[in-house]
Amino acid sequence: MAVPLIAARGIMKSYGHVEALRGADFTLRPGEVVALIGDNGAGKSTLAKILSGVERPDAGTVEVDGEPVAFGSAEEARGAGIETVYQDLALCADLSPAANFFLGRELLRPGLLGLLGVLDNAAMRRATREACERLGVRLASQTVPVSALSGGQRQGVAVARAVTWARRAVFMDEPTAALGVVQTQRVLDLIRGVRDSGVSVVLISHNMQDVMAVSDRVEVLRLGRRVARFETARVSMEELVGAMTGALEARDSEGTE
Ligand SMILES: Nc1ncnc2c1ncn2[C@@H]1O[C@H](COP(=O)(O)OP(=O)(O)OP(=O)(O)O)[C@@H](O)[C@H]1O
Repeated sequence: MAVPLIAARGIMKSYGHVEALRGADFTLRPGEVVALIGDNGAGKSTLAKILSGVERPDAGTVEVDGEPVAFGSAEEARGAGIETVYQDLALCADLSPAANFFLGRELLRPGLLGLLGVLDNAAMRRATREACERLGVRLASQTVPVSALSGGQRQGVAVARAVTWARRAVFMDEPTAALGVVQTQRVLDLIRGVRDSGVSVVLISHNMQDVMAVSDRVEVLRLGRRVARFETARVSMEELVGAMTGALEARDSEGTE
């Protein structure tokens, strides 16, 4: 079998007395959409944060392309081509959509005397507008701060930013939570498009319809551990819910690793 893009084993993470992850495993292969599901508090966001460099595990190993990694920051994970859309979006409220989109990657154009160093605001605004419009998100003004946008527009900016920059994998934590029906469909189409371009997607979602519609595989977390893995084409929504709640015996479509 091909070397996984990301393989996490035995991940532990506590916050004070709360054991968020208690030996969690996770696998992501090149070019697939994996839904990471589980009840509230199962540890999904914590695992995504660890795999995208935002948090550090207390114990366990993470490999990318079969090589051990220990991301010290989200920037390091981005350097490895891994982007994230966080549940709390992590946009800078005071900055414009374009400034958020290009944060840390600003486009420059030649300034006076041909020196490089002037922000190319027009190009950044154009690129941001185009990326958002591909998602069906229209921004009336490119100069207002992100705090003035609607929840759906903010989500659109965050999703567009992540998929634009991701080279290997993109983690999406509830990317459709603030979206209406039409925008949700566009995000699901976008996820398929990202996968078809060869970039893997991890979709964290409580919406089982979205999970069934767009994922290739499902990994289920419960109480900080992976308790089941399924191929989406071979599982029912009832089985997924059973695995999340513990009503169903632990099941692993791939056996133990
Ligand atoms: N920064 C933190 N400080 C303290 N406890 C935390 C922190 N982050 C997460 N936790 C706790 O860790 C556990 C797992 O949380 P996590 O957000 O990873 O779960 P989740 O599966 O993403 O849940 P949800 O579906 O509700 O978003 C929860 O009990 C949560 O309260």
